[in-house]
This record gives sequence, structure tokens and C-alpha cells, in this order.
Amino acid sequence: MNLDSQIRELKGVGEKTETLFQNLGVYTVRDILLHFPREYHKFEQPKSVDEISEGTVIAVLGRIKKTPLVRRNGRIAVTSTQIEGREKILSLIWFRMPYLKNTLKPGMQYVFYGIVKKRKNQLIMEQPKIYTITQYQELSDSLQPVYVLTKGLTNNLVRKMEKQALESICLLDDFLPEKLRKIHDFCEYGQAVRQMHFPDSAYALKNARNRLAYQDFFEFILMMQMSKEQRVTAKNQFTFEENGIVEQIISKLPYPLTGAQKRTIDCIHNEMRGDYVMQRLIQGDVGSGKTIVAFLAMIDAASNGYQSAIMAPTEVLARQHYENFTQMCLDYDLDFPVILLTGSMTAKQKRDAYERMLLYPNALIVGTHALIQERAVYENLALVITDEQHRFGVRQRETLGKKGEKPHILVMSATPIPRTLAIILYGDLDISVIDEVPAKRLPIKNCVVGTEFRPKAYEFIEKQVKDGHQAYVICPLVEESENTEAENVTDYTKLLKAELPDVRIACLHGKMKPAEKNRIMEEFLNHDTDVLVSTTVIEVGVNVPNATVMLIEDAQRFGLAQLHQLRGRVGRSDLQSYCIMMNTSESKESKKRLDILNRSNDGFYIAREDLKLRGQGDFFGVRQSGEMEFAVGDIFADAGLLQEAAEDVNALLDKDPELSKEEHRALKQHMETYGEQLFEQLNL
Ligand SMILES: Nc1ncnc2c1ncn2[C@@H]1O[C@H](COP(=O)(O)OP(=O)(O)OP(=O)(O)O)[C@@H](O)[C@H]1O
Repeated sequence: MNLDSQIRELKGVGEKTETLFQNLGVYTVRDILLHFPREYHKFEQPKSVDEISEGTVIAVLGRIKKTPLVRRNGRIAVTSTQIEGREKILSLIWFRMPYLKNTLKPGMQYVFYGIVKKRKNQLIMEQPKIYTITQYQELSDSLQPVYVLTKGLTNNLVRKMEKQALESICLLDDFLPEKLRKIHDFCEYGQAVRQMHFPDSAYALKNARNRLAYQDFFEFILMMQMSKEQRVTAKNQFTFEENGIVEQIISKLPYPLTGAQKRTIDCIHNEMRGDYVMQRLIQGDVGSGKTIVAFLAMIDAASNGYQSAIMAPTEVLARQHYENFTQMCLDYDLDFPVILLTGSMTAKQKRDAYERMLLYPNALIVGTHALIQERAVYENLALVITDEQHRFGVRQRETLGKKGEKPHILVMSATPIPRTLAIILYGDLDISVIDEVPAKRLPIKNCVVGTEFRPKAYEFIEKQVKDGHQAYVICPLVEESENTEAENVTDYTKLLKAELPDVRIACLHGKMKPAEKNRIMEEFLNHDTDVLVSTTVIEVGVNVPNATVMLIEDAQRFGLAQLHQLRGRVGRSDLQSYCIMMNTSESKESKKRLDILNRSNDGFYIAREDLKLRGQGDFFGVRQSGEMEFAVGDIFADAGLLQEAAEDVNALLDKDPELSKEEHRALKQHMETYGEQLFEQLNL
């Protein structure tokens, strides 16, 4: 067996398990070794029932008094029992595990591990893990890895396979130059991978994690620098004239542009007329008005007889841009074709789009990944824009660029990365920051509340709807319980409809067909519905300025960056907007985190404070940034390592630009073999 062997070769992996692993993107032995735990559970001394409180993840010791009860809820078996303290009672519930009735013995003590919740004034634990006292003692004080799973795959099975893979593979070549490894006091590669899966101690794990995070950045920056060396700055071969069309549109817009928007538009205007092609990143917080900047750049191209294309990360967003651009062309008497191309269109619609793309050399083309498919052929493409950059791979951006003859490139991002980091990460792009919000915008009013506030929140939503506004309700995340995400949103919608019978409520989730999602979004945009109950699918880019309230259920379970993106869906007009964050946990940590959002609407501030808090806290926790995802490295939390990696790469390339020295042989080989793959996988 070697690193490239299929996981099927591991003992215990049959066809079914193989498919499950493949669902997680794990195909080879290398993949499984690099499938690192999402977090680590620390097994501390178990608490008594009286010591537990809502919202905490805890191990609790208790004696089962009666044989557990099994009842049916539809097709699902629900097994339940209770453990009691002097003052408190904890109900334990398991789904689809009826056999527990025979394994949990009345009179015996067990340790139950899970999150404590409150439902109908009762403390409950759903799907807790079960240990006998002896089993638990063996684990206590160790760090237990928790993997990302998929339905049907257990944590235990993943652990077993990791163990087997580690035992079967004798060597993971260390390609990091030894000198660098020693300077940073990092362990070897193989050792680091082993420690991630089976940590000997918190210290060893930290060292392993740091090494792998550093390595993530090191490889990425090296790859970027090396391909930059090959990419000569391209000459601008397009002719853009001063035709005044963009200025005319600006004078007709229903709002004055902000200073930052004007600066960015001027900069783009000049660069498209410069000697070299533009390669620019526009960074602007949620709702700062990046879309109009993109539109005006596309109009500049169209009015000079060139095509332009904008690639959005989701169907919903692509459609939104399409509708918006079509409307603006109508409003401002612009006779330029706007063409939509997305994956969910019918074959005929796509064919039409392809034809029109060839027919109109001055079209504005809007789409999703479909824009970079082979069949999409352009005519006269002078400008490509990728919206919400972190959702695309670097290579995808480049593929779109290659559809034309060295076109101008704009990349738009709402990720609040400090400038120094942005320079490292987007080394090949110049950066513009839209750091101003439109003048008449009122800051969003925030509040963090407990569940007892829910009826009031509903009342508030009803009142806003009566005043002609709209609202979003973000549904709780789903755990390993009986529901799927879709069922969960649907159930919540039913409940809300019962509470607010006069309000037109719609429901949206990721499992819907694109056509259905589009219809629901369109109805909400046209104000045919008042409230949209949704999962986080509406997180990026959605723009319904009339929406003034966002209620986020289980807010403490989202990362701060994600909450900020979600909240950015309101406060997009002159109307006063509100964000109600429902905190269903009693933990102080959650409160502290949500308070950061409560205090500020500024993405940069939130990212900074989030970092401070995480710095003090537990580094074994869930990653919060959720964006720019490297395998291990986190650009915010590991900013120091990122900086060091950048310096090391520069020093190394200064001395050995071709990596031809003996000490860099392994590194060179590694980059040649995996560099491309790495670039494609990175969600940057
Ligand atoms: N200068 C301005 N004054 C007033 N409103 C503006 C201005 N610029 C843009 N807008 C409006 O603000 C809203 C948000 O703009 P836009 O959709 O471009 O945000 P964005 O930067 O793309 O944000 P996100 O990253 O959240 O998608 C839109 O309804 C847009 O018409």
C-alpha cells in the first residue's frame, strides 16, 4: 500500500464505506491521512446532574433507574430515559438506536457526553455518547479527535481507518527544508500528521498543528510566487476611449456614490486605459456597494465594444445580478445585451446563451461556474470579474481569464482581511478598499436575547411587515438528531405560520432544486412574500433592500464572520434595520462572542475582536473564520505563521529561485507533483 492507494485497500472498507468517504472528498490513503479532525474533545472529570447547565458540552455521571423507553415517531425509533440529581433531572434521548433498551442496564452508572439543551423547561441531551465508568476512565484527560462525518460514517470508524493508514504507511516525506523546520522548532511531517490524529499531549498537538498551518501557507505562497515569476505582466491590448457614458449613468443614479466607490471606479477607469492589464481586488464590507462598481466597469467595456463577464458563486446571486443589470440597462437607456449563463438552465436556454455570446461582442455576461465550462466561448472578452472571490479557486479565476486574450481582471471580496495579509494572500493583485458606507445608511440596531424573547421577536417581525417591510429568519443548525436540515426549516416555517397567520411566509433551503430556489428568492424580492425562513444559503450577496429584520436562531452556534455576513442581508437601504440574535446557550463564552457583534457592524473590527477572543480561548475549538480555508491554517488565528511563511518563501526564492539546490530537492519535487492540485483544492 502507498499514499496513492485507493482507500478500498484498507481493511474494513467495502464499497459502501468507500462511497461514504468519497462523499467527504476522501479517495486515497493520502486523503484519509490529511482528513484532520475538526476539533478535539477533552475528557474531563464527569459532573453530577446538579452541576449541569443549559448550553454546555459536558460529561455527566448518572445512574439509570428504569429500562429505557422506545417509542416511534413516524419511521424513527426514539429511545429515552432519565438520570436524576438532587435538584435537577436530565432527559436523555437517542434517535434510531432502539437497541439501547437492552444495552443500558437499570441500576448501572454511565457517563453521558453531549450538549445540554432546554426544551419545554426540561434539561435534555440528544444523542449523547455513552461510556461505562471504566471506558471513561481510560479516556479521561486525553484529547479525543472529532472528525467531519457524513451520515452512515461514525467517528470510531474514521479513527480506526486513520490508525490503519498510519500503520501501513512507513513514511511521509518531509519536503520542508530541514533548516526551516529547525528554526521554527517544528516536528517532522509524518510525526505532525500522526499527532493530529492521535495526540500524545496538548503540547505535541499544538506543535503539529502549527507546523501544518505554516506548511499550508508556505506551499501556497511558494506556488503563487513561482507562477507569478512565469506570468509576465501583460500589455493592455484593448482600446478604451473617453466616451462619458459611465459619468452619465453616475449622474442618473438614485444615490450619490460614496467617496470610496468613486475612487475605485476612477482607478478601474484609468487602469483599463493603462499600458498593462488591470489585476485588481476590490475589498468592501457587506453592503458597501461593490455591485455598482462592477456594473459600471462592465458598461465601460460594453460602450467600447467589448464583452465582459461576471462570475458569481451561486445561482441565486448570478440571477440577482442578471435582473439588476438588465433593469439598470433599461433604466438608463443602455442598448447592451445582458446574457445569463448558469448550470441549472435547460439545454436549449444554454444553447441560446452560447449563441448570443458569439453574436454580441459587447455583451454583459453574468453567470456561475457555467461561465468557465468548455462550451462557453466568448467574443472580444476584455474584462472578467469574480464576485465573492473566496468561493472560487485561484485556478477558476484564471480559467475565466483565459477565455479572453489577457483580459482585465477584477476580483470582489467581502472578507475583512487586514491589508498586510491581503498583500500576502493576493500577491498577484492590486488592492482597492471600499471603506465607506453610503451616507444615508442607518447603523443596524442589534440585540442578543434569550429564547423567552421569541414571542416578542415574532411580534416585532409582524409589526415591521405591517409597516410594509420584510424579514429573514435564519433557522438553527441541525445536529445529529432526527431531522435533516430541510425538515428542520420546513417544521420551523410551519410553526411560524401558526404564530403569524396574517404574514406571508416562505421557506428556503439548500436541498431545493435551483429553479425552486430562484422562484422563492424572486417572490421575496418582488415582495410577494414577507418573511423568508432560511438556512444559511442566503449568506452571501443576497440583496433585498426592503428587508429590515433578521432573526437568527441559535446565533451562538455560528462563527462571527458568518453571522456578520448573514446580518449584512439587512441594513441595505435608508430604512432602519434590526438584527435579533437568539442565544440559546447559557455559556459566558457565547455571550462574549455575540456581544462583539452587538457592539459593532464593522467587519474589520469584528474579525479583530474575534481573533483576540479566540487567542485567549481554547485553540482546540471549531474554526470560526469559515473563509479562505486551508487544510489546517487559519489566516486570522495564524496570522503570525502566515507572515513568517511569507518571509521564509521570499528569502528562499531570493537565494534559490529555481529550487535547484540539493537541500530543496524534495520541496521542488513536492511542488511539481502537488502544487497544481493544491491550488485547485484551495478554497481561496
Ligand atoms: N452610494 C450608495 N448609496 C446608497 N445606496 C447604495 C450605494 N451604493 C450601493 N447602494 C445600494 O446598496 C445596496 C447594497 O449594495 P451591493 O449589493 O452592491 O453590496 P455589496 O458590496 O455587493 O455587499 P455584499 O458583499 O453584502 O453583497 C444595494 O441595494 C445598492 O443599490
